[in-house]
Amino acid sequence: MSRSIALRDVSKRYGRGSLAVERVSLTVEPGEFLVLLGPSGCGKSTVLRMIAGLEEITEGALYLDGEYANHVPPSERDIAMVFQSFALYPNMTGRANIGFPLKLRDPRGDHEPQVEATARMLGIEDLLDRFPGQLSGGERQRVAMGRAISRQPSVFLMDEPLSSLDSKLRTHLRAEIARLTAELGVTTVYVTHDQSEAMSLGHRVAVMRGGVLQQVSSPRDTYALPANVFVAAFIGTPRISLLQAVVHAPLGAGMWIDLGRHRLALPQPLSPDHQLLRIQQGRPVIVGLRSEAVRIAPPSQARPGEVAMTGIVEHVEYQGHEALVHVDTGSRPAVVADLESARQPAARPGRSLRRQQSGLGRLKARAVERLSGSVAVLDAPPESPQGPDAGVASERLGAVRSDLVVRTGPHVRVRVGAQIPLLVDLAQLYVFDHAGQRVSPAGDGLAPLER
Ligand SMILES: Nc1ncnc2c1ncn2[C@@H]1O[C@H](COP(=O)(O)OP(=O)(O)OP(=O)(O)O)[C@@H](O)[C@H]1O
Repeated sequence: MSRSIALRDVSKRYGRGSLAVERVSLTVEPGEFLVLLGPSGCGKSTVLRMIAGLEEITEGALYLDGEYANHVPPSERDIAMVFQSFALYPNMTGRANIGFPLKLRDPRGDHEPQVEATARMLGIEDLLDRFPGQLSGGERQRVAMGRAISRQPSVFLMDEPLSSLDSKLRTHLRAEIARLTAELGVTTVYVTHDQSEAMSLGHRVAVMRGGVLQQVSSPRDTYALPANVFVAAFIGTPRISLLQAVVHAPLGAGMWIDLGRHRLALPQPLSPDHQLLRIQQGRPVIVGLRSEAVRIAPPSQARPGEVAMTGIVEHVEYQGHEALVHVDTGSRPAVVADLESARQPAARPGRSLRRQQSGLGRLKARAVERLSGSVAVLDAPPESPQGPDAGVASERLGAVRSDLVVRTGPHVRVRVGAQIPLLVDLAQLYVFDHAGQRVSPAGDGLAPLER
């Protein structure tokens, strides 16, 4: 049996601190695999712990199978949790560890068949008589999973269960988790800060930032139709290039997007998505270009809908099957707060960026944050920063000068420092308003995908 989980305007405040989770509303259908994704500190684990009953809900309501459950004790929720640290009893064999929850429930029963069946499902029959100290990390995590599923809970909550494993094992166990949960049909909520894990596992992905839910959608829609710049930048490798721009749409003179050094003239007649940009006329916007939206080719090879620009090659990343060319097109990158903490788990969200900004920049950021509600878009630090924050900012600028990443085949040869011709596919252009919300594409153009 699997069950539905519903959160209605759920908030959590620890002590007198600020809200760790703010008015989250979310429904997980029976048998669904939902991934909570976001940078470190965004409140994912807190949401999970509130569902488990390990953390009190400050405001709002939790429903399990439609029943109000805020005050149901954890032991009566029929929920199993798997954590990042494999909490196995060190003095018990794998067999005893897996059988432990069964024994708790029914001390006199014969649980051997259930333990064996669980072990078979996980392919760990040969590990049953070993102690945790005699197991590798991946094997320990499998046994921990066995312990969670042996008593056949109706809900699985997994908190970064694979994050301490090496990447090969992670990919392998990821596939096993997908197979296992599908087989068991158990409602699963899975927490991770790894977007590729989220995209490959989830039926739906719920992206969080600073305690606030940003978007809940299928992995495909999360990538193709991000609700705002934060989601756009958090999902996808390499990260989407975000550039500050201005839309120009003078009467009777077409429409173009001014990127500073380059102009992207939008093809006439305007597509329905590009028509949406008219309202942004004269306003600062953010243009998003994923690495597959741009190719290295001269203007003479432009296909309909492609416009030419140029850039200086800053850096080339060879990945074996492809290469990522980092280019400086002379545009101004837009910086999105809170993203970096995904890569520096110890940092408080947004802190590193805020530290990089001084005086006017900080005031501007705050103003934008107020305007934007949940999404703040900040200017990149100035070219020659002054004052106490200068070191941090210039270090960062030194590290990343490119404003665009282009995906190419592995055999394309480009020289660092060379100027290269680029073609931008305007059908793959994202435009976000000054507050970071997506304006174009509108979002109803995705062809259905058979699953
Ligand atoms: N017991 C606690 N007391 C006070 N503050 C807490 C407590 N637990 C979490 N927090 C704070 O609540 C916020 C959300 O934390 P939470 O652990 O839910 O985030 P997370 O997204 O799961 O992060 P991570 O991926 O690093 O585990 C953070 O700012 C954190 O410092």
